[in-house]
Amino acid sequence: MSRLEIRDLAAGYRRRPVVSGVSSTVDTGGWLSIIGPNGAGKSTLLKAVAGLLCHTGDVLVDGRRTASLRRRERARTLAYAPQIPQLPLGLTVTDYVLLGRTPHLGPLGREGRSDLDVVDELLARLDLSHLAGRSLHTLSGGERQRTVLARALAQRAGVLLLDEPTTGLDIGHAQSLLDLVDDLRTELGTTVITTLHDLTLAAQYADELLLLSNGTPAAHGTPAEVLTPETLNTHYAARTTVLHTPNGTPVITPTRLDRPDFSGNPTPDFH
Ligand SMILES: Nc1ncnc2c1ncn2[C@@H]1O[C@H](COP(=O)(O)OP(=O)(O)OP(=O)(O)O)[C@@H](O)[C@H]1O
Repeated sequence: MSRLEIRDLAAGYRRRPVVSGVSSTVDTGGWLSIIGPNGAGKSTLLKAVAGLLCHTGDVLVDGRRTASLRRRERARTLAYAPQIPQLPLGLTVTDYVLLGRTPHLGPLGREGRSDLDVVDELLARLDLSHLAGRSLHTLSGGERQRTVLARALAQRAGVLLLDEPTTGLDIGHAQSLLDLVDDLRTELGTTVITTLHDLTLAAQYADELLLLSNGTPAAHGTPAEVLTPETLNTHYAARTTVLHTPNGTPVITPTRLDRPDFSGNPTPDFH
């Protein structure tokens, strides 16, 4: 069970408030996606929920304040993958992903067969098996991104916090990753919070969206409730058309301004 509750959370940097007034509950196995324009405070909110940033308000998992958890217990409760990770160069992909198993290791700190099995399975699911022995600094951007996510998933925490997990991934790898996260919530009851810029993907995978605008919640609800052309225009200054798949999921398409139609007009004289 991993029911996540955020109560009146506020956070910022050097006394400059960036995010405030955020309250939300994500049930066990639920998926909340935080959306909003650049600089709205999405990463700041996720870092605060992960306990990596000073904040006011509370974050509770199954009724327990995460701030009161010991480090190891916290790592079993919350796994966080940052948008821009600092990688310890020199490690291989396998060794790096194995670091995600640290909170589960016994007193001698040695990984066992079950830890290696978890890692092998994740490498296979994220199309990384052929890179298992490669040094991190030789990976492409998308390979590195998938490796960082594999480490977070290896933690097998009850709550997964993923900051822009599809950044730099092609459409197929992005889909495999989100499918894998979706499977974890079905199989293990993992509770998921992601930030996502791709609103169509956010609508396809998340149960609920929280739209942040200037650091405060501007809309909160199902994808169909939040993703309207009016809301996107107000908060993103974007021109969009919202289509729907046969099952009613919104598909967001940017709409280009009309261009003058020169067909039939006399050729302009540039001389
Ligand atoms: N370490 C920091 N120190 C000071 N200000 C910061 C720091 N990190 C972020 N900020 C500021 O906080 C605000 C929110 O940033 P944040 O990264 O949370 O936004 P975001 O919604 O995730 O943006 P993006 O979509 O561009 O990734 C921005 O104005 C940003 O400049």
